[in-house]
Amino acid sequence: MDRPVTNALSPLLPLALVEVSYVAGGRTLIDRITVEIGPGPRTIILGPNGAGKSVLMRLAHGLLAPTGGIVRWNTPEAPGQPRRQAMVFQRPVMLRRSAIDNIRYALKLSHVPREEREERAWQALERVGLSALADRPARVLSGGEQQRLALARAWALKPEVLFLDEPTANLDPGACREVESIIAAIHAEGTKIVMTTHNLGQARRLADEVLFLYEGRLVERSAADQFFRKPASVEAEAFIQGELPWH
Ligand SMILES: Nc1ncnc2c1ncn2[C@@H]1O[C@H](COP(=O)(O)OP(=O)(O)OP(=O)(O)O)[C@@H](O)[C@H]1O
Repeated sequence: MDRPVTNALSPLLPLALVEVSYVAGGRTLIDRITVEIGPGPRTIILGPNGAGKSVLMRLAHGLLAPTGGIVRWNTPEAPGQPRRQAMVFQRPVMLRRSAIDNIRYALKLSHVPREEREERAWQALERVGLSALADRPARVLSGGEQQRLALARAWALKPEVLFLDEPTANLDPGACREVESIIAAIHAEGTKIVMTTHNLGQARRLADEVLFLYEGRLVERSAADQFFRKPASVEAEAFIQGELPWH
């Protein structure tokens, strides 16, 4: 079985956020969040629209720099080393190339040796059921196919941690289920999943633990069964009851 590329002596996780804030346009979008994210359980960042889920994930992945506090990985990414963290977005960003070339290119950028790239690219495409579309321009694929391709591209990198920002937000229920089963398979291979959603059904299906975000604050962190059975905060309780806007 393929294992994520992890140096056993210096794993990337845990990731620690210490008093992390993000202020933009005079608004505090993330408000002094302290949390440690370790390997293992699927962590779902849940909360209503505008709670700050995407901003928090971008801060964790390093796409945004916090305006306050610290984001600290157990081992920082080293230049020239294969990437051990990857991110998939709500709307996949595809290069103007074929499906398989999109994966090949990501492997090249991540310094995967040339002789390994072909096998890894084809294997990833196969796993998401897109082998037959390998030579089709990525940008003409359907929304669901593009998202599966984005997952294949991330999967091929064998990341230690995969961030997913509302990966099914624009998909119909069938495509949504396909993406969820791919995420489950990536997790089963040992990659840590950190995913945002505002979809309660999806959180119930995928979460092992929930970070509940509300107005930029981390209001609650609970095991998923506990969260859905008996949330600790009034905000989470209202969200679960459907009293907060979330669609
Ligand atoms: N760079 C920015 N500058 C100013 N405001 C921003 C910036 N990025 C995000 N915001 C605002 O911050 C708030 C949180 O945005 P974010 O995208 O993190 O929410 P979210 O919880 O992911 O919501 P959704 O479920 O709708 O995706 C929103 O009100 C958004 O408009």
